[in-house]
This record gives sequence, C-alpha cells and structure tokens, in this order.
Amino acid sequence: MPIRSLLYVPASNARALEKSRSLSCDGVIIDLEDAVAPQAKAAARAALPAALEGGAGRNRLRLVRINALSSPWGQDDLVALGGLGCDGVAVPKVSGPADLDAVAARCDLPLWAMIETARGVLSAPAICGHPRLAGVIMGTNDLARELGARPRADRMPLWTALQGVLLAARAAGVPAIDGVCNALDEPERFAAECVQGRDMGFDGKSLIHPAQIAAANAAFAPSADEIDLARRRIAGFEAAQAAGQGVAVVDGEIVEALHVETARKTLALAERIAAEVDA
Ligand SMILES: CC(C)(COP(=O)(O)OP(=O)(O)OC[C@H]1O[C@@H](n2cnc3c(N)ncnc32)[C@H](O)[C@@H]1OP(=O)(O)O)[C@@H](O)C(=O)NCCC(=O)NCCSC(=O)C[C@H](O)C(=O)O
Ligand SMILES: [Mg+2]
Repeated sequence: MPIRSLLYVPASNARALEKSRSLSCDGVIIDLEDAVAPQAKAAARAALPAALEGGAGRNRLRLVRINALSSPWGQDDLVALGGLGCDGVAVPKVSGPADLDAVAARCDLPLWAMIETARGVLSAPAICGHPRLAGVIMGTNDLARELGARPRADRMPLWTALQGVLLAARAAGVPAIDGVCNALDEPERFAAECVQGRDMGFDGKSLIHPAQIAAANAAFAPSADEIDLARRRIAGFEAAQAAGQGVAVVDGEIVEALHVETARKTLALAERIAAEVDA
C-alpha cells in the first residue's frame, strides 16, 4: 500500500473529518492528541465511531492517534478503539519498546510509533524491532522543541535524527513517514521538504492541511523520468545478461543486479499507485 501522504485530522473537527473522506491522501491520522484541546478530548473520542464508519473511502490507511497512556486520557482512548474499524493506532512520544508493550497489552491493532523525543530517536532500533510495530512516524515538532533546535527551511538540526530513525526502520523492514511541515503558506518550502524526505528514503510525509496532499503524492511517487529509466535499466541489464555479461551501461552509468532490484521496486510502486490509488 503506498503511504505517500498521511493527513492529521483532529477528531474534534467534524467538518475536517467529513472532508477527509473525499481527499486523495493515502491515509489519515485521526488525532485525539495534540490537535485536540483538553476540554474537547471526551467529545473527540466519542466522534470516532461515526468518523470510522462506512469504510475507508479514498483513504487507504486509517490510523487513530491516542494520547499517551500516562496522560489522563490515554487509557480511555484505547478502550474507545475496541471494535472500531481502523487500521492501526499511532502511539505518541514512544521513547522505547516498553511504551509499545503497554499499548500492545491492551489493544490488538497494528502499532505505529511516533518518534518525537531524544530518547525515542536513540532507542529507534529497539522500537523498530518491536514485534507489533507496523511503521514509524517522525514527530518533528516535538523533537525540535526537545532539542532546542531553531526552525530552518533545510531542517539541518533534524538530519541526524531523521536519518537515524530511517536506518532503524529499514533495518527492521517497516515503513517510515516523515514529519509535518508547519509552513502552510509556503508551498515551495513544503515541496522542497517533501523532496528532501524522499531523497533520504522516507516512504511518505505526514501532513496538517489538505493543500499539502498533491505535492506529497507527487514527491513520493516515482516520476515519469524515474519510471522510464527503471524500464531502460531493466531492459539494458537483461540484454547484457543475454550477451553473457554481468553488468550493463545505461545513460553512461553502470547497471548491476542491485540497480535492477531498485528499478523493479520503482516500477512496482508506480503500478500499485496506478492500480490502488489513482484508479
Ligand atoms: C491548521 C488548521 C487549523 C487550519 O484549518 P482551517 O482554518 O479550517 O483551514 P482552511 O480554511 O484552509 O481549510 C480548508 C478546508 O480544508 C478543511 N481542512 C483543513 N484542515 C484539514 C485537515 N487537517 N483534515 C481535513 N480537512 C481539513 C477545512 O475543513 C476546510 O474545508 P471546507 O469547509 O470544505 O472548505 C487545520 O488544517 C488543522 O487543524 N490541521 C491539523 C493540525 C493538527 O492535526 N496538528 C497536530 C498534528 S501535527 C504534529 O504535531 C505532529 C507531531 O506530533 C509532531 O510533534 O511533529
Ligand atoms: Mg508531537
């Protein structure tokens, strides 16, 4: 399943919940945590059944972000998830596998760990190796706050953390979703951040507004040029093999079996997007 775009939708916002059904994001994170004020927590939780009824619509992945179990609301959030048709629970501020154990003991849903603390980043290999983990989502707002980092368009203060978590996710074979971009009125900055996340290797980006969906979907999908190159690399390598050679040269660059594996993954992702999302 492609997860190019994962949109936070506050569970306290009925209009946004309704609108999210028709949006072209690959998934939603229905939020009970930071997007919901303390006085609205109970009403937001009560809105979950209606928000999740009627199937996924265009959103292929539907996660619910609970409050931390140590907060006054987390336990009730988990109880409310029982029997609801969501695809997983996003666990905030995971600092180590014990935080996931605590949720796993009370809930059968796949777990998505939000990594947004310094301890979480340093424990990423253990978190990503948790047997119930389905994926990780970067929480770059909380992480920047804890680090004392200044906001920068190039996100330099966060590179080590982003790449460290990505390494851990890849070693464990789970998807990794980049953090949000708060700059709602700077589409060029947002597009550049998407490209940066894709260049690092992230599978997709978490979003805060519908206006961010199209750019994320474009950045995390193979481009026409990438698809064309992948096809030509596969064809070139197969021709080289037929001629008894182990490597090919395409566009002046060497192509070995490992490059063909990447090319096949590129084509497979493009086909899944065409078949499952854009169909
Ligand atoms: C930021 C917002 C409060 C802006 O909302 P609004 O003023 O309604 O924006 P617009 O008028 O431009 O909205 C246009 C239409 O789009 C709908 N809309 C807006 N946002 C969403 C959304 N998130 N999901 C679905 N639909 C949305 C509006 O209803 C309008 O619809 P229509 O009536 O048909 O015109 C708002 O965007 C918002 O609340 N965003 C989410 C904020 C959030 O979730 N924050 C917490 C997560 S981010 C985070 O902290 C990650 C991590 O934990 C970390 O630490 O980094
Ligand atoms: Mg956060």
